[in-house]
Amino acid sequence: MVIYNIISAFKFTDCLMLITFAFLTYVFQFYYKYYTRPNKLPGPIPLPFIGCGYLFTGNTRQLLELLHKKYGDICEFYLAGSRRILISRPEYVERILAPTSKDTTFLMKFPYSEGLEELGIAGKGIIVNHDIKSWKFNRQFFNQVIFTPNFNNEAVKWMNVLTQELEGYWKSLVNLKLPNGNLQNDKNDWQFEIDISKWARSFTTDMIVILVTGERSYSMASYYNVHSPEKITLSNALIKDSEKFIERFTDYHFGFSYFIYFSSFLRHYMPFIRNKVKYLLKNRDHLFETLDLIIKKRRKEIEEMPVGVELRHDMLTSLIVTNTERDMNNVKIVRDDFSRPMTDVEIRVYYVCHSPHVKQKMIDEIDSVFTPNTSFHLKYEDLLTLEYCDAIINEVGRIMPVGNEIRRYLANSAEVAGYQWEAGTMIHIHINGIHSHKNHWSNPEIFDPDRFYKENDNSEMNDKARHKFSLITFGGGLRICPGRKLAMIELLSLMVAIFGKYDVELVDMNAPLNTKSGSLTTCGGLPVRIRPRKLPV
Ligand code: HEM
Repeated sequence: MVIYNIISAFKFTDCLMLITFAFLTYVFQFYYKYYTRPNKLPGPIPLPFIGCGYLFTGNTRQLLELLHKKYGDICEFYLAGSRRILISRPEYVERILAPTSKDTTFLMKFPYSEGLEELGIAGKGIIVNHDIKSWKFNRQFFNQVIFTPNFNNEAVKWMNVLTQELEGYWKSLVNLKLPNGNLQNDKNDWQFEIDISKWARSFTTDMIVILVTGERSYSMASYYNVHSPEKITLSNALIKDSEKFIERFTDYHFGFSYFIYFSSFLRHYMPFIRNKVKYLLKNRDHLFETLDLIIKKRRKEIEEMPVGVELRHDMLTSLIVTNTERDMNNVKIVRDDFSRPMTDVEIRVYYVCHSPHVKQKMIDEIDSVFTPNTSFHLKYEDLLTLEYCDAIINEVGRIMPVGNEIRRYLANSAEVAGYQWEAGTMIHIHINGIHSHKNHWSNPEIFDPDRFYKENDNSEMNDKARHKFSLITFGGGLRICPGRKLAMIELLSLMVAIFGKYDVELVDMNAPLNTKSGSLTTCGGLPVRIRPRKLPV
């Protein structure tokens, strides 16, 4: 009754005052905390509720570059309610990225979050797993599978199959465009414009799907169908619509920031965000359904296989065989971490096409290993001899890294960059800042693969001379990317398949590289003109 009397005595102006008072208290508390924080670092002043979100235009690479340029090698910013330390200098990450299995201080990437719980991946898989015990277990299985010679051979085998398939689609599309419709008559005299980034994306998707699940997806075929009036029909009971399947993975991957950056309240009640989150959860269910079906089917196949028959070498088969019934959840590493792998062949094409001498040196090396004018067969040992191509891959990874940052969430208090930080501090290692640091790279803005070329005697930047953490394309420490070897196989194979057989030039040499940058930086499209290489007879 008393409460009712108080409430009914409230006027509109009283409510307004109360809200204003609550708001001012919040703002006062917010800035009190901000101005009394330990280890004050330079950085933009945060605003209540949005932190430094006013600087974020949707491009992570740009935001991190801006902060580094304006506030230096170690600075701070506020996003999603947390203080974040941004580090852009190799010396400062030595402790963080040093591999050590005893100290778990720098092993976590993300804290537990109810958002990831809702997404169904908290404490699961590898990439965002906050539970170190479960991460270790999963990562060990992943390493066991991916670092075997069988897995490499399987990767190269599929690279051969898929590069041939890719060429088949290109030739078929050219054939459709030729006036006489017969490629045979114009064997070496055609040219063709394609968006290399779309083909490369479809290619790597088909490659990863087959290596991880042992099932064929037909992303390249679907993309071919978009351009060809004559459609290819493919019957695959599990992955019926490859384009959709890939779209689901992309949405699952990019959508996961909604579950880290927005609170439960915003996710469920804020217009716009609410609908997106609803879609993302539905999308996840569809995706997991397909993947669970694949897992179930493969288990059945293995159980029914006669003793003595050699098993396939895909990741899923290996995980099923090494796991007992009790550990079946670990097989779902495949399900939870599937969306991460992404190579960036098209970015390499862009840089190589802008550098004629690099292009020629690369082609000369490819020709010295794979006889030109033949339908050569890729072999793992041959790929390993391509040192200049390897240098190009490293240099593109330096100048335009796929990942923008490497995160670490301190499990214990620790000293980093000369400051003592409390447990729970969020560290962001700025990959591009480190890769372009003037103390470590001469003319960092210039694309120069010779930095990494072993035969280049003048290079002060070769593997031995440079700082151990001045190149962190694949991260470092115990959480270093386990897919790096596979990524190299893929990138080298594609460079050989494309530049070994075709003359490739950019349609618009003046256009800047079109990139999108979320948690990863990817190419938004790269039109190129290809024609068969004319080789001296
Ligand atoms: C050019 C290609 C690639 C690049 C640049 C790249 C880069 C990275 C980076 C920077 C990290 C974070 C490392 C850290 O926190 O220290 C990472 C983690 C990871 N990558 Fe890759 N990656 C690539 C390809 C792949 C491929 C092909 C696979 C799978 C076969 C893969 C699987 C993973 C996994 C599972 C993790 C999480 C590791 C963990 O948290 O323990 N990546 N990658």
